[in-house]
Amino acid sequence: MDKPVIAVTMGDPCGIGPEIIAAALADPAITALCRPLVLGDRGAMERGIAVAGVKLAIASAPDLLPPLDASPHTLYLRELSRLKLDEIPYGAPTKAGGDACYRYICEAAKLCLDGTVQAMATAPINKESMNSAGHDYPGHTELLAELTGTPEVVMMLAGERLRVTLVTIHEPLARVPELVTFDRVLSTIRITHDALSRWFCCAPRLAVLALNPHCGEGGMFGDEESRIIAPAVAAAREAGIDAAGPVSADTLFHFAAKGGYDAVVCMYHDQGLIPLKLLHFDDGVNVTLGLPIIRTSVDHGTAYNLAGTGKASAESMKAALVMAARMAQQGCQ
Ligand SMILES: NC(=O)C1=CN([C@@H]2O[C@H](COP(=O)(O)OP(=O)(O)OC[C@H]3O[C@@H](n4cnc5c(N)ncnc54)[C@H](O)[C@@H]3O)[C@@H](O)[C@H]2O)C=CC1
Ligand SMILES: NCC(=O)COP(=O)(O)O
Repeated sequence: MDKPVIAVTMGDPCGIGPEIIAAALADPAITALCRPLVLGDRGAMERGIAVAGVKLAIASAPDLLPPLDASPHTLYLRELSRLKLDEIPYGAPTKAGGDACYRYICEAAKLCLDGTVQAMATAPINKESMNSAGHDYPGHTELLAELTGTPEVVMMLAGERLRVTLVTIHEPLARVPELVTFDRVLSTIRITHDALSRWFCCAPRLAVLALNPHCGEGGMFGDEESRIIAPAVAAAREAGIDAAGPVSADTLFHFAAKGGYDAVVCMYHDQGLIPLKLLHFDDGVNVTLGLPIIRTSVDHGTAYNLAGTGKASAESMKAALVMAARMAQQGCQ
C-alpha cells in the first residue's frame, strides 16, 4: 500500500491542537510514514505553526489529497472554517471554536467512511466548547459512534507498557455502578479482544478489573464482582477469550505493566487513565475500538494553560499518527 492518507482534525483552536499538529507534521519521521491532511482553519494553523517555531508552508487542499511526493515542508489543509483570531483567543472555551471542531470531526469521519482517507487522528477538543455550540456529545468517541452508526464502541488508551480499555467512559462517578452491567462488561471484553487480535497481538491476554476494593471482599464492600463482573468474565472465557478476573485494581497494574497482560479492562475512566498516564503521559494514544474506521487521538486535552506558549509536547500527537499509519497499513493486508 502507498503511504496512507490520514485526516488530522485540528481540534479546539483555543487549545494546543494547532501547535502540536504543526510540530508533529514538521517531523520528517511522521511524513515518511503517512500523508497527513489537516482538517481545520488557516488562521489558527498559521498561528500554531508560528508558535511551534517550525518551517511549514500551508497548501490549500479543498478537494486534493497530499501527493505521494509531497514536500515534508508543506502542510496540506482542508479549510473547513474561517475563524477570526479575536474570536478564538487562546486559553478559554469558545462557541466558534466548539462549532468548528465539530465540523472537522464530521468531515474526517465522512472521508474515512467513503474511503477517501485511510484513517483519522484527532487533536484535542474541549467538550464544553462543543456543547456550547449545540453539539451535545461527551467526546469524539460518542460522536464517532453516532456518525458511523456503531452501537458499541470502546475507548482504549495504549502505550508500550500498558493498554487499558473502559467499560464506562465519560460518566459521572456516581452513575458508574448502575452502568456496569453484564452486557456492557462482556461487550467491552469482546471488543477489546477482537480489536487487539486484529491490530495489536494475536492471542491477547486480558485482565478484567473489579469495581470495588479487594474485589468486594466477599460482599462486604459491594457485590458487583460476584453479581456482574465474574459472570461476564466466565461468559467471555466460554467464548474462547483469554480473560482473567475480576481482579483487584490496586495490584493488577503492577503486573500488567511488567507484561503480564496485553490489556486491562477497567470499569471507569480514571481507574484506567491514571495508571496509563503515569506511565505514558508523553506517548500514550487513544484508539476507538469497534468503529468501522480507524481513529486514533492524543491522550491529553486542550491544555489551555499552555496554548500559545510553544511548551506543549507533540509526542502523543506523533504517536497517534504513527499508530494510525500502522493500523491503516495493516488494514490493507
Ligand atoms: N482527545 C481529546 O479530545 C481530549 C480532550 N480533553 C478535554 O480537554 C479539556 C481540558 O482537560 P484537562 O482535564 O485539563 O486535561 P489536559 O490534558 O488538557 O491538561 C492536564 C494537564 O496536562 C498538561 N498537558 C496536557 N497536554 C500536554 C502536552 N501535550 N504537553 C505538556 N503538558 C500537557 C496541561 O498543561 C495540564 O497541566 C477538557 O475539555 C477535556 O474534556 C481531555 C482529554 C482528551
Ligand atoms: N480522557 C480521554 C478523553 O476524554 C478523550 O475523549 P474522546 O474525545 O476521544 O472521546
